[in-house]
Amino acid sequence: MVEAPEAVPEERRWKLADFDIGKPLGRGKFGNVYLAREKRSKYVVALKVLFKNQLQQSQVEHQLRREIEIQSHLRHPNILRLYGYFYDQNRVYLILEYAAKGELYKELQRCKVFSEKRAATYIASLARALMYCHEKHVIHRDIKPENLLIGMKGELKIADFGWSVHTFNRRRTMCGTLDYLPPEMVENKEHDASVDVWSLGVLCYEFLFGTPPFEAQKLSDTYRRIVRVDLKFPIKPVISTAAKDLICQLLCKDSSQRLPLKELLAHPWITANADPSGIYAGCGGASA
Ligand SMILES: Nc1ncnc2c1ncn2[C@@H]1O[C@H](COP(=O)(O)OP(=O)(O)OP(=O)(O)O)[C@@H](O)[C@H]1O
Repeated sequence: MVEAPEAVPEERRWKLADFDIGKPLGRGKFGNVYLAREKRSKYVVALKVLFKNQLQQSQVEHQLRREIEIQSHLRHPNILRLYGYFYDQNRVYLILEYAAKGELYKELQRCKVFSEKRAATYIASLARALMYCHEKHVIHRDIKPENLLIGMKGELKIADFGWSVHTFNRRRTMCGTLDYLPPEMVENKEHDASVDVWSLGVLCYEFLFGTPPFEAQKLSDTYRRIVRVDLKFPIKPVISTAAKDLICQLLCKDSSQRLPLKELLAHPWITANADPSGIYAGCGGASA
């Protein structure tokens, strides 16, 4: 359906008039996202509208270019497709896959915690998507609930590649929200694809206990807790030993000791709990 603009001849480049615009889906830092339908194919997409002056003011144009370059080349059921982009004088438009069930962040807020089955299904989907990214030498570096969307069938979709890098570009700059960053990134050291493995550990903990493991009132305390890997498991909710074992194997200070994603998929907690379809069907219902 929607082809990447650079693959399309000039006269067929996308423009706003190619789309019927529907309801707003949400508001972002640099603009709004709308439900939209490509007129010819009737294909439903999410159209993200970004204001150029806001992008310039925040000096994030290069970051957006990188996001477009990386995301448009990735094809995986658990990675939100970026079909293409176009722009006019004041705005940049991203043509995105529509994630019908919205933000994972909101689901987690609604449910407080996820069941072990649901958490394991999501973690396995993310591990598969990240394995795919890492094979293509892409590190996401910003895996957190706010950057995850849920598709029509309840499948998880990684969105927002704004902080991702090609490994040959890797830099030591610190980025992202502190809570999900590994020790080597908060300490501004060299890092590699294993930073994404760490954030899966943080996410798994948050899915099961409702808060990220190193959360603290003050930023400096979160920093200290991450660097020391000050990991504590609350007594409630009661979580299986296997889940805690997996979290401990992901949240290792020494990045070379973190469980490889392939081995994560074979971990007893994952094999016992994750739905092989990668779909958590209960989404939207009363239970977690
Ligand atoms: N592809 C999509 N399908 C469905 N809803 C979406 C989609 N993309 C965004 N949304 C909704 O629109 C909201 C705003 O998205 P957007 O990515 O602009 O915000 P953001 O999280 O602040 O990102 P950024 O940090 O890039 O500004 C999201 O929180 C989500 O509810």
